[in-house]
Amino acid sequence: MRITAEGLGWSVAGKRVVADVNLDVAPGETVGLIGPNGSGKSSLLRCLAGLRAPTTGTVAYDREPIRRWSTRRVARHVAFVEQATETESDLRVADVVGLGRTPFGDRWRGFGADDRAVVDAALARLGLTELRERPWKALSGGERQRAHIARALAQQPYAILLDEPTNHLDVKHQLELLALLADTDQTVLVALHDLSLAARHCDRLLLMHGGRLVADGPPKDVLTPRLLAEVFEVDAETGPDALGNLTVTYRGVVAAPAHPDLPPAPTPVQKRHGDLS
Ligand SMILES: Nc1ncnc2c1ncn2[C@@H]1O[C@H](COP(=O)(O)OP(=O)(O)OP(=O)(O)O)[C@@H](O)[C@H]1O
Repeated sequence: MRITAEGLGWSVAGKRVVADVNLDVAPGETVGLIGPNGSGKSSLLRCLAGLRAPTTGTVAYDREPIRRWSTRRVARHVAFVEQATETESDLRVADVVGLGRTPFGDRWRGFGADDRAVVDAALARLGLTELRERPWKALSGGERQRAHIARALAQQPYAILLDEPTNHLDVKHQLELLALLADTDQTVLVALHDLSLAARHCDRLLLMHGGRLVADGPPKDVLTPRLLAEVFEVDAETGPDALGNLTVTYRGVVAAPAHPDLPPAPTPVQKRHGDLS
C-alpha cells in the first residue's frame, strides 16, 4: 500500500509541530524516519496513522484521502506501534496480541480459529510462543515491545508504522526486528534513533528537523557529515564498516547551529564602564 502526505501540517497550542510535509512511501518499501528529539517524528507518524487530524494537508492510502475514514477502516489498512504503549490489564500475552484482530471482529462472529492461527503466527514471528500464556504484567520491557509488534502483525495490515520499536530491545532482537521489517512485503515507515541500523536496514531515509522534512533519499545521501552536523549537531563520519555496511562514527558534538526558522540570537549587550544598571 502506498502512503502519501501532501502539505501535511499539525499544530497544537499555537505551535507548528509538523509543517508542510510531502512524502510518498511506495508499496513494500522500508523507510526510516530519523531526526533529533522533538523534531516531530511521533507527531508525523500519528497523523499518518489517522490518530491525529492534520491541521493542513492530506494523508492518503493508495491515493485515497483518509480524512473521512472510520478508525476501523484505517486499522484494517495500517498498524501503528507507538513508542510507549501502556496495556494495563490482567491479560495474557496471547490476548494482547489478539487485540490486533479487533478491527476484523463483529458481534456476530467471535474470536475464531482463523484469528487464533494469525495470532500464533505473529507470536512465533517475534519469538514469543513460549511466553504466550504469561501474564502481560510479568513481561520485561523488551518482551512487551516485541508483543506490541506481534499485535501489529496480527492486524495483517498493508502498512506498519513504528515509533522507536527498538528502544527496549537487546542487540539480537534489534537485528531480528529490523531484518523482519526489511523483508516483509508490507509498507514500513519506522522512526529510529540508531542511524547505523537505519542505514543498514532501510531502503530510504526521511530526515526531520524542526517539524519539516529536510532530506529524503538513500541512506548514503541523507547521512552526510554536513546534515549530521546541521541537524543532529554531531561531528560524524559515514562510511563502510568492516562488513561493508554504511555506518556512522561520531567524533563528538558540535556547537548548536541556528535553526533557519528561529530568529537570530540577540547579540549580547556589553555593559559599559560607568553604566548604572
Ligand atoms: N500534544 C502536544 N502538546 C504540546 N506539544 C506537543 C504535543 N505533542 C508534541 N508536542 C511537541 O512537539 C514537538 C515534537 O514532538 P514529537 O514527539 O513529535 O517529536 P519526536 O521527533 O518524536 O521526538 P523524540 O525523538 O524525542 O521521540 C516536541 O517539542 C513536543 O514537545
